[in-house]
Amino acid sequence: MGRTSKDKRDVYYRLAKENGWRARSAFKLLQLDEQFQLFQGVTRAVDLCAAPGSWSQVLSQKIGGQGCGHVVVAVDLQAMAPIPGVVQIQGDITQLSTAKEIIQHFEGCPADLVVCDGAPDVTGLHDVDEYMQAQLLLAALNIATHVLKPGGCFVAKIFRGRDVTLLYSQLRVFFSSVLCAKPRSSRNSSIEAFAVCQSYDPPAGFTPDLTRPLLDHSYDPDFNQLDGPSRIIVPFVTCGDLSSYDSDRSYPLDLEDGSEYKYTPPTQPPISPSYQEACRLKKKGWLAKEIHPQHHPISRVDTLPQPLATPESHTLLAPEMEDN
Ligand SMILES: C[S@@+](CC[C@H](N)C(=O)[O-])C[C@H]1O[C@@H](n2cnc3c(N)ncnc32)[C@H](O)[C@@H]1O
Repeated sequence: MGRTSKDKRDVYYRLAKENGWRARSAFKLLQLDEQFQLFQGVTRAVDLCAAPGSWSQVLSQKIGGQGCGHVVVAVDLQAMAPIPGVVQIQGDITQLSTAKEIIQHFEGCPADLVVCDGAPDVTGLHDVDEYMQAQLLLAALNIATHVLKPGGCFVAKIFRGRDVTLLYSQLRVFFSSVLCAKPRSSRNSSIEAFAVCQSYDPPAGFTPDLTRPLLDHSYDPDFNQLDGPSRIIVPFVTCGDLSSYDSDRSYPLDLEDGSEYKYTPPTQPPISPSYQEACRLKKKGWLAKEIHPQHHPISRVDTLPQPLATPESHTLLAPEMEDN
């Protein structure tokens, strides 16, 4: 029995079950931490859009949410089963009352880290979904500006859609470093990534105000065409490949006859192969058909160049990648 890309029970699903995480998303935060050392020196954190709670579990374990002076505040629209050492608030992060309740916990003693894995209910209309996601991120950012200490860190799910540049530029107003990261446990098929914003450093004279939306650029459909300082291009990083929980990539599959088969997914091809690298990948079976030296160097295996428009041109195909 093969494994289809629709099968949600991938290696991270199984590992999450084995390790007692409430959701496979736990690995996204763990892999982001591995790359960016998010938890270093952190004792006070906010987990926005936290249900069912795997990120809160990670925070509680990694930063000792139960220790003296250590605080983890988790917020979601939905109720969550309790987690030791985690204060829970049930509410909508876009609502003033919820934001105020969160802020109360950090008055006089700000947070080191704010994370937000929030996702609105997807409508299937991409523009609407991206807009809703952006609004959630901005609500989270607004709360972060009230609770974060200078130098603090903000990590939020972001949809890499058409107007993502607008969000990056807004985040750069408040943070010295903004990167876009895609943990390996985030499905390849998903548009999601995570904005990792480090060194909170609001503009001089900035006063946080919950009643004002933070996005003060006018909504210009040509925003992505902007030049100069208005156009922010943030580095894109993948993470999680070297993690120990990642190294044994095999997992059991149930066969129709009731027996079990240990399946090891093929490793992903490296990024940025040149023509020679493409030849090597071809030998390994990663490229399905012939390759041609006249092709431009390949920048990413999953965004291969178009074939040449000549009769002898060859098509480069990436094999179906593992959806994990
Ligand atoms: C992908 S889940 C988060 C998973 C979580 N990080 C974990 O590891 O268990 C997204 C969550 O966002 C929450 N959410 C969406 N919009 C929200 C809002 N406006 N306020 C609070 N939570 C929201 C949903 O209720 C949902 O539980």
